[in-house]
Amino acid sequence: MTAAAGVGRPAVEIEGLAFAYPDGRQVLFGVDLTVARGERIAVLGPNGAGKTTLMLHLNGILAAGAGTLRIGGMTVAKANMPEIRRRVGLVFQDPDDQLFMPTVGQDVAFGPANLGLRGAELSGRVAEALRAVGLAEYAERAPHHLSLGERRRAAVATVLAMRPEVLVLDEPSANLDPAGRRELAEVLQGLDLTLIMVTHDLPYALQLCPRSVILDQGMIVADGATATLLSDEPLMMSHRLELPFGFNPRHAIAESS
Ligand SMILES: Nc1ncnc2c1ncn2[C@@H]1O[C@H](COP(=O)(O)OP(=O)(O)OP(=O)(O)O)[C@@H](O)[C@H]1O
Repeated sequence: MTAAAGVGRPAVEIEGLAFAYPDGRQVLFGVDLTVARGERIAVLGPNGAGKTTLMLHLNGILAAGAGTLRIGGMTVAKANMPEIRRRVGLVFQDPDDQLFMPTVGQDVAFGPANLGLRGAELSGRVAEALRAVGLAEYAERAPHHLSLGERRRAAVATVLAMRPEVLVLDEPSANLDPAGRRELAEVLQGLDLTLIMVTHDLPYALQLCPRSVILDQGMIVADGATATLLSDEPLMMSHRLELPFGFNPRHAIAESS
């Protein structure tokens, strides 16, 4: 399928995805999930549910044992991998997995330079991505001199520089202090793309994602409005999901609107 033929298709279509690791451990058992363009969705679930494993399929780092994945109508398959990797930007929990050059600017330039961009086009791409994450002045800084919050935003910039259609974040708020958490939320809220976020931070899911799914034991067991899912105590308890003490999702929604 050509890129043009994918116009109007959902951002992500997953059908019957099953996967076992090489040691034989079956982790995903027939996952179906459709994400519309521009949608923001949180993937919730207990430790070991298969959330990261599912995310790693979206840009072909892991290959499905059974089932299909399509990004903007394009099948995630070896033949399409360069375009799939451009369309789907993955931000790992540990920013140091994505920052390995002497300066932040070189890290952000790495992906687009691999696409063949040079000169003003490349520096424009880097400046645009750094601006989007609030790090416009950081191009010459060494990544290891940045705070965790700044490094995580720099990691987001390395992905945004590829102008992806789908941004996938694994535990974006993990270990951030309240200010870093808020600054990252502001960045993510300002982005005009499809966003899929794996998180144990339920208030963050509520703040950023109108829709959530719960993945447990390799299956999607609930799919709906984040506020509705988080307010369903029996559902939450049965999947080891706990809200912070005193946090009321209905009140949080009312206060933010
Ligand atoms: N490379 C691997 N080889 C074998 N098993 C693996 C591998 N990576 C993960 N697993 C197993 O797959 C299962 C799902 O792991 P995964 O990291 O996808 O879960 P998760 O929902 O993201 O968990 P968490 O919330 O703890 O990050 C776990 O039981 C894990 O031990």
